[in-house]
Amino acid sequence: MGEYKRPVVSVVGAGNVGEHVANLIAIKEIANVRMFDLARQTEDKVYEIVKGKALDIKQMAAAIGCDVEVEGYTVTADGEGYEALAGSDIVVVTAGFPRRPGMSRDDLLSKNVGIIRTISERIAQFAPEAIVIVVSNPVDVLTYAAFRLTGFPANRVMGMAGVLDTARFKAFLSMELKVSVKNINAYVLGSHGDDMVPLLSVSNVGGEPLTKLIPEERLKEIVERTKFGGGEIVSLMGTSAYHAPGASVVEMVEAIINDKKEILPCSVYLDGDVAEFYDAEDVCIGIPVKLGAHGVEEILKLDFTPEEKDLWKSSVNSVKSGIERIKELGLI
Ligand SMILES: NC(=O)c1ccc[n+]([C@@H]2O[C@H](COP(=O)([O-])OP(=O)(O)OC[C@H]3O[C@@H](n4cnc5c(N)ncnc54)[C@H](O)[C@@H]3O)[C@@H](O)[C@H]2O)c1
Ligand SMILES: O=C(O)C[C@H](O)C(=O)O
Repeated sequence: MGEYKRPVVSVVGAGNVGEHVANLIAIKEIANVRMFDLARQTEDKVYEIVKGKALDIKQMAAAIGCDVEVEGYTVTADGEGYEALAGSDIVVVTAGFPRRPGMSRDDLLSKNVGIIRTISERIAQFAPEAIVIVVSNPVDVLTYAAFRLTGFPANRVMGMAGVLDTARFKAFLSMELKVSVKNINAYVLGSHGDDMVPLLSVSNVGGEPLTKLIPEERLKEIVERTKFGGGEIVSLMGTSAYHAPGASVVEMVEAIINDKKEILPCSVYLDGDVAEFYDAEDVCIGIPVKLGAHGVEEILKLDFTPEEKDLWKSSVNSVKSGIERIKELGLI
């Protein structure tokens, strides 16, 4: 019997989001999965939870007839145990603290940037050819940190947020209009925070502009609910969302592994003429990109309305101030 030659997706941080990513990849048979997380120490025992979760997902896959390998690896906070990243096609980073009610995503920055730093170093060491998808918050700033700390080219480092924010917008629009989400074309761009930019000028349902279908005041309410979609769930659950975030990551993973050339909004480093076009130098921020086997294969250049331009500018500035904070702290 030989080895299976399947793509490999590693998931670092097998908490709520990470385990949903692993689970969906297994159910869809997209790739073999390797999961990495810390051990949990109680008074009298050390639990290697990640190994248990990996076994459970492997057995779930067997129950529904899916062929996939799923392995769990216990790592330490100072970066031991990452050798099995070797050979990964994609590394998804979901390690770090989620917010609790009353917190903003930016409140997580100082705690999570140290975690991203260690993981980025290990990715560069053991999986130098991998494509990295950052999920941990604040995602745009941490994607920038991973981009700088891995030293990978910009096409191989991206953050997940726009797919999730757009899914939330589509969900609320379909609830409002009683129409299939498949008929809704919409984008939510910019930073993954209060300054995100729902792009109403190009959003439509079956070709009809949203602005014609929904009265202005009501559309504003839906946009506001989308912007605070993450916070709505945090206040209901006491921790942040994971089903929709997990599925949004897997949409990106699938586009890359299957070389789909799919256009999805992702947080990416804007360089050269694209940075100039969007007036956004030296940041990672959400913009529609073409995802394929090489990662980010193209960044679209969209024309914004003057109103969208203002929103975009605030979005860029809020990511920039996060980047300044970690630079001042000497963390990147
Ligand atoms: N970008 C997005 O749209 C989006 C969506 C949802 C969640 N998030 C973010 O993703 C992160 C994870 O969220 P969650 O709900 O899965 O949290 P969680 O607490 O359930 O899981 C986080 C996991 O990371 C692990 N971890 C912590 N430090 C680590 C380290 N040094 N090395 C390896 N593993 C480590 C923890 O043990 C835990 O299992 C949070 O920062 C959250 O804000 C982002
Ligand atoms: O809201 C959060 O803190 C998690 C995530 O960014 C989300 O939007 O669900």
